[in-house]
Amino acid sequence: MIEIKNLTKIYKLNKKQMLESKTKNPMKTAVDNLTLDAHEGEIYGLLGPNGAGKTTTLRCIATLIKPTEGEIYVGGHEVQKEPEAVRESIGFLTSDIKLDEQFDVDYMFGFFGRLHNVPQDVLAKRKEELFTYFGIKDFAHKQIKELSTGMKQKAAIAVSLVHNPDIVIFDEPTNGLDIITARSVTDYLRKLRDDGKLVIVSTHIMSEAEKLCDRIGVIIEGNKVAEGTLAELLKMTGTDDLEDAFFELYKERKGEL
Ligand SMILES: Nc1ncnc2c1ncn2[C@@H]1O[C@H](COP(=O)(O)OP(=O)(O)OP(=O)(O)O)[C@@H](O)[C@H]1O
Repeated sequence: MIEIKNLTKIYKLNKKQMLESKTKNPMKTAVDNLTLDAHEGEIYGLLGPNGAGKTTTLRCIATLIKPTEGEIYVGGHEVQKEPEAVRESIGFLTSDIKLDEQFDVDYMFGFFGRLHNVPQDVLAKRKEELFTYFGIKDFAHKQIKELSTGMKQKAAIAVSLVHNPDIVIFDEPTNGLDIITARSVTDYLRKLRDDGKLVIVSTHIMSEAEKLCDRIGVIIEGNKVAEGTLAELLKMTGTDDLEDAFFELYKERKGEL
């Protein structure tokens, strides 16, 4: 359902970025020849430390930025050749989605529904389902700016999934959320998986990857250094939990910590 073939993304740094990164090289390779497949009915996790290239990979899949090299197929559509078809089949979520502060959730949901050409009767059903699941009805008519972080995140999820996409891409799904909101989000991702959708998430939180993901790709410095189910990763590293497995892979790649 998602097929990434030899994805490389190189950013050209401006002077300020070069100064900040303490480098004289203006070319920054964020993703380096990455290949992976993810399928319907699974939650695939990109696990890696800060700066590993997770967000860059997800943004390339979502057609938000262009790969430097390589090909990405989403439901058979190549991201650079058929970006509209790709955008129609995905919902892209991050923890910092900004909905327009002056509108209310109800209006935003309808607005994005119309943008995706969702018929009125289908839209009404989607609204009922998503607003009920995330407890949005209580604050559906409040302006976004009046909402708490958790409420905003729930609203953003509902709005981003208005068109019932087959593929849900979520960058750091529980970032900034309290434990209760985080659980309702991860439970919803499991439900989507159980409904046969592909969910692809990025995280640096070991426990989240361990509990949530059916398969995990470990990304370090833009490279996929290992991939498998939790059991497979533990077996290949001879460890008992994902944190230890991650450090084994990290040491293998970078030498001692
Ligand atoms: N727009 C950009 N311009 C220049 N460099 C960038 C840009 N976006 C990301 N980078 C760099 O590319 C590398 C990978 O960043 P990316 O955000 O993809 O990593 P990540 O694994 O998602 O990290 P995090 O968990 O911190 O979000 C980092 O070194 C980052 O500084």
